[in-house]
Amino acid sequence: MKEIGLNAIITKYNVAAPRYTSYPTVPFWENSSFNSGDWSVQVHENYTLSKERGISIYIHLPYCESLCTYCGCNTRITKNHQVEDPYIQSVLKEWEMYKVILGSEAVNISEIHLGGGTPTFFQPESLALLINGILAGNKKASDAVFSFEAHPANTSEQHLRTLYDLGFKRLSLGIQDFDERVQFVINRHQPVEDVSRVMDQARAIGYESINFDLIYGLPLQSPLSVEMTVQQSLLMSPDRISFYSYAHVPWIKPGQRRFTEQDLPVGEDKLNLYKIGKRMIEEVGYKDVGMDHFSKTTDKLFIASREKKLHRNFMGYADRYTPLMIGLGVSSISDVWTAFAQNVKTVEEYHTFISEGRLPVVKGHLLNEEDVVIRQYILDMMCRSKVNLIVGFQLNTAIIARLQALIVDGLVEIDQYTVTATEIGKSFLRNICMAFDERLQRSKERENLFSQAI
Ligand SMILES: C=Cc1c2[nH]c(c1C)Cc1[nH]c(c(CCC(=O)O)c1C)Cc1[nH]c(c(C)c1CCC(=O)O)Cc1[nH]c(c(C)c1C=C)C2
Ligand SMILES: C[C@H]1O[C@@H](n2cnc3c(N)ncnc32)[C@H](O)[C@@H]1O
Ligand code: MET
Ligand code: SF4
Repeated sequence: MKEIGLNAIITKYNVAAPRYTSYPTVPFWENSSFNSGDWSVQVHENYTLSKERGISIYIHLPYCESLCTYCGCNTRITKNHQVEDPYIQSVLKEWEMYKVILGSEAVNISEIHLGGGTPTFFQPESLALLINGILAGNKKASDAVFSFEAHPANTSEQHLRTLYDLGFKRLSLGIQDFDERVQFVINRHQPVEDVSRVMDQARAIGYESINFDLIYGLPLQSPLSVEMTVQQSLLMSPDRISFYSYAHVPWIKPGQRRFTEQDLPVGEDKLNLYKIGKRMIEEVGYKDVGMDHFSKTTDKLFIASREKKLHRNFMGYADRYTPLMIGLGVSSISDVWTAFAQNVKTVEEYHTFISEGRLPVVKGHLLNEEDVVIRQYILDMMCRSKVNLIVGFQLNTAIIARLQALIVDGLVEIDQYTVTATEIGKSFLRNICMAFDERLQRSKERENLFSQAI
């Protein structure tokens, strides 16, 4: 940090940068050399090698009753609940196709995560049908973790009970912001009382880990409004807090054009909102476990972080590594470590593929040897702020040159065996990972793919 001051660092590094939920990141996958036949082989082979460790299942449930204008997720907005049953039938058929690929034995299921969209858009009975269908004929691992995302506005006590009885012990509530003016521009009307009701019910039922999603950088947010949101959240004492940087990508999400860009806090102002929230969250005892994520010391996410077992996948940080992740439903991503695949993005295409008995994967990437090493490095940097260099794998000179520039700016330290983020560097993990990201660096196309790093 001798060369330039912190403000200059912020300006310099506030460039478009991936969130590194995968490597290679989705825009740099080689889709042209991918097909669903190769994918099936990859799934089968990797499953054969790791089946005793169990598989993770991610199920994308895209429906929401109304659109929050900031939303970056794959959604379908409707108030028509007739869509529930056909969607669940298609997901179960997709799972049957995977079961054929995995083999005839019962599958050991170690994780199920319901994401969205809004899983609680679905009636409790529909969710029970879905989960019972997934589990039928398979084994639930003794230490299985089932979790779901819930919208406080439509999460009933019946949802919480039904899912708990099906084995769900964790949930994540979309909070985002409690300020009325902000809620108005993001089209999300959500009184604190709604959230506190869901919290009380979930605790009474016995949920072990409850996460709050908050966002900084939303339109009209101010230091005061963020302080208020964080304060009200802390009063409800969630076990984890995800404090996300708002990703502004209106070219992908036209809903984000519905508010005035001038109302967005950017650069130093945005970082200041983060600092305010972080300070308040840490003051009451939560620990920073990785980019955007805070955890009570009693929560398994913190324990995984302390034991250096943190993992990162498409949903963010996780407290365990599962070698095989099967994503079901629209836009879901599957990951078998040496290959990724993503499903079609619209509900219509999805139903068409499924009704024709075809796996709905249309994009994907088979990792080469270099990809696998860089993937491990980026994962280590994102999860442990430190990379253990693999002996015998020569970092190419371009990566070294980019790391040198980060040393000069005080973001990393390097020795023969390790690359370590400095305290300041920990706020710029996305930028540090970009130094390793050969596929991004080799490409000319970079703007209009990712949101800004800050
Ligand atoms: C709730 C579920 C999910 C969220 N994101 C994903 C899921 C399943 C999956 C996902 N997220 C991103 C990608 C692109 C690949 C990558 O960069 O590794 C995928 C497949 C990154 C991403 N996430 C958001 C945006 C706008 C982008 C692309 C651009 C960028 O990297 O900035 C928005 C967003 N979605 C989710 C979160 C938590 C989030 C922002 C914090 C949820
Ligand atoms: C799953 C979680 O993803 C977060 N989320 C959704 N869209 C965005 C975005 N554009 N930027 C940052 N976070 C977002 C919300 O906090 C939601 O609860
Ligand atoms: N849709 C829910 C909410 O907004 C869950 C998080 S966003 C995928 O509250
Ligand atoms: S934030 Fe949640 S409820 Fe809002 S549109 Fe996105 S997925 Fe739907």
